Amino acid sequence: MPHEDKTLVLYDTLLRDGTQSEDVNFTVQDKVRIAEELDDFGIDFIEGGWPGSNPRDIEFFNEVKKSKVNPAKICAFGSTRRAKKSCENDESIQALLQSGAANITIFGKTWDLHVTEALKISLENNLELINDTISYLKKKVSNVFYDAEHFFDGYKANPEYALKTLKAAMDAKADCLVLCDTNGGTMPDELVDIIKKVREVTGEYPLGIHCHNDSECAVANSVLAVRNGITHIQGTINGYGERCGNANLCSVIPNLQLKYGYDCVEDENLKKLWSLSRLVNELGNLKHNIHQPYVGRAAFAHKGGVHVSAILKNARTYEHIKPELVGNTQRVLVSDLSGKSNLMYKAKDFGLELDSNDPKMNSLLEKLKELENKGFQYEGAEASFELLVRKAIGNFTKFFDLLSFRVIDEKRSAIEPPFAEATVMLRVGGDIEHTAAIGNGPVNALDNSLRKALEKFYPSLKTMDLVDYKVRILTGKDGTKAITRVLIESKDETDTWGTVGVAHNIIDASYQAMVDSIEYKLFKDTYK
Ligand SMILES: CC(=O)SCCNC(=O)CCNC(=O)[C@H](O)C(C)(C)COP(=O)(O)OP(=O)(O)OC[C@H]1O[C@@H](n2cnc3c(N)ncnc32)[C@H](O)[C@@H]1OP(=O)(O)O
Ligand SMILES: CC(=O)C(=O)O
Repeated sequence: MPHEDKTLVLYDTLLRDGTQSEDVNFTVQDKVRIAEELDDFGIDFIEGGWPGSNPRDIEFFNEVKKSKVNPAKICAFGSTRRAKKSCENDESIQALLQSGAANITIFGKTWDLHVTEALKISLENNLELINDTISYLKKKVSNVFYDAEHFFDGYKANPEYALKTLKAAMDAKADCLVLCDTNGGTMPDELVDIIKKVREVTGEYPLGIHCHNDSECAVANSVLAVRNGITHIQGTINGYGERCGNANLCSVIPNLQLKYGYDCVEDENLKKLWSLSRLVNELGNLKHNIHQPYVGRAAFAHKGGVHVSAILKNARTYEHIKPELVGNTQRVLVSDLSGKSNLMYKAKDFGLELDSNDPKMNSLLEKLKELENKGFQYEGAEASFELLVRKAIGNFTKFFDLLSFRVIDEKRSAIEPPFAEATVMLRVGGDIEHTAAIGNGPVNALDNSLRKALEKFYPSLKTMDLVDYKVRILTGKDGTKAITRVLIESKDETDTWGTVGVAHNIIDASYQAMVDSIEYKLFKDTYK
């Protein structure tokens, strides 16, 4: 350590190993779109699937040829030939060639246990499978990478045999020997020791790394492998992969580039990491992990008052990198752990300069902590927070006053769906408005009724939609008497904003969030 060649080959296996994750599934169109984005980001090799496995993977290789992917190279994945077949009559090997991919990755067995127990063949026979398969494919395509499955476990069990399997691949002129921590159980110090032993045998031969995350060491192991001279790194965006996943390239890449100065991707491209991570989740219909290092929504979010006070003076005090380098942004949260610094930071975001000595600040902070204690949470409901601040400092003029509402939810017979109707009475200036509306449920009826009452005074409300509605039970042990928090996301042609309501009664909690949403819309249309 350290190795000084700082040019690396990035190999993403999201479209193959990533789809072996329990919850990950992509359509062919998704896969092509992701391949284009990986290419645009600067990934060198994109493993698209196992053509011998299923029609979707075959279709991907056909479709990707028509896509914009360039200069990244598409790679097809498969195993060494079956023991009882030759490469010419092994369907899986032929499917690799029929995919038209100019690059092929072949995995083969390293661990004697797998050879004798899983393949049920002799150790010698396995060496022939490796050598034959790679030699055969080398004559047909540009690159053949060799994934030495279970390399580290195999080495620990029988180092001499594990090295013989690599030798078989070297003799066949594989373009890179990729050491795989397939079961993900290798500890960082073991990994380094084994790589050093391998180097004694392989000399300058190109080596790669493919780590799984079963001991939460995949990122550390991949980075250490590079620090020990490995130049080809396999992993996946967001770390998706079989079982606990693969090395997460969203961490491996910035670690290597920003901490150690390796050339992974252009600096401008690194700023696309955040959106690439999101796109993969969006297409896979996967939940964003807010705590994901570098690209998570919380990765640069500051909650503790002490932290916020310090980052306002110098962001480095609590940030290991500038969030913009990976396309993320600094955020400040407000909660019962806040001090005045949190409030001032947030207020500044809304164009409000607060004075920390203003007596209203103390009462605002107290009010905020009291509301948080009741179950209000402003993370995701920043419009409600802005209204709270503006109201507390006297920077808000009311647009309407609610006088009353009533909601009826009636099921007239067992076979009919329930019928929901809401009436609201409110005052706008000197006018009293009393309106009724129906909806597909009580919350929808109330929403319709509120808007119907207000639209005649404020026509811009017609451009606003409720796009998300989430209910959270805060005191689960109280059953149906529990406190309910409702989060609403609304949008119009230009903005999206979140609001919150908390009450024992779900309709009241929804009502509070809806009113905040409408007030915020009216406020921003009038003053922003
Ligand atoms: C470490 C990894 O992640 S490797 C990638 C794992 N990914 C996948 O398995 C997903 C795609 N796989 C598939 O679609 C299927 O398993 C297929 C099409 C490849 C094979 O399907 P089947 O022929 O029905 O076999 P099945 O899945 O039951 O078992 C795997 C077979 O591959 C053989 N095999 C496994 N690894 C190797 C290898 N490196 N070289 C040669 N044969 C191998 C096994 O011995 C077994 O053969 P057997 O049926 O004669 O016992
Ligand atoms: C090749 C592969 O996916 C592994 O060994 O984990």
